[in-house]
Amino acid sequence: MSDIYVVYFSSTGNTEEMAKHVADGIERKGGNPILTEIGSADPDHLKEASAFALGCPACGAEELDESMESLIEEISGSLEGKHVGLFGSYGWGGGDWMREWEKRMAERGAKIVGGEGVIALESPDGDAEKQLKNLGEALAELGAQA
Ligand SMILES: Cc1cc2nc3c(=O)[nH]c(=O)nc-3n(C[C@H](O)[C@H](O)[C@H](O)COP(=O)(O)O)c2cc1C
Repeated sequence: MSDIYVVYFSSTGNTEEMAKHVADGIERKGGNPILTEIGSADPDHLKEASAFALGCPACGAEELDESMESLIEEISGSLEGKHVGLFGSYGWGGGDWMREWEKRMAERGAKIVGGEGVIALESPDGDAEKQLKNLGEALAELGAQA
């Protein structure tokens, strides 16, 4: 059973809820989700993994939280060829922070699972929940192939 890390930052719980749906999807395909709040994440685990997910809401002005920025900086040299799922909640923008995040990860060689990050307006609705579970399933399958 492959361990799949789901590392997230969430200040009011919406992205955390999203992370739990990703974890459900991983379990559905027989993977072992390791749901980790970013403060407890070990970058070395991500450097060694072939597939993992990162979650962060839109913060600042269409920005990632500093904690996610630091984590990305730490692992940026090891993203080539990795399957990375991205997700996060937002409040009023059109998802610009996610489009920028996808671009930056792809520039470092990461393959964005599903082609783009999953976003949810505040708390994830049924549609977002489905997309997040699908993301988890895809990660479990990709992680098992490694
Ligand atoms: C300080 C701050 C800055 C924010 N900046 C943005 C933003 O630039 N664009 C946006 O769409 N939402 C923004 N939001 C809204 C959050 O992304 C939204 O409430 C989200 O659901 C929070 O997710 P969380 O519960 O996982 O922390 C901001 C919220 C706060 C508190």
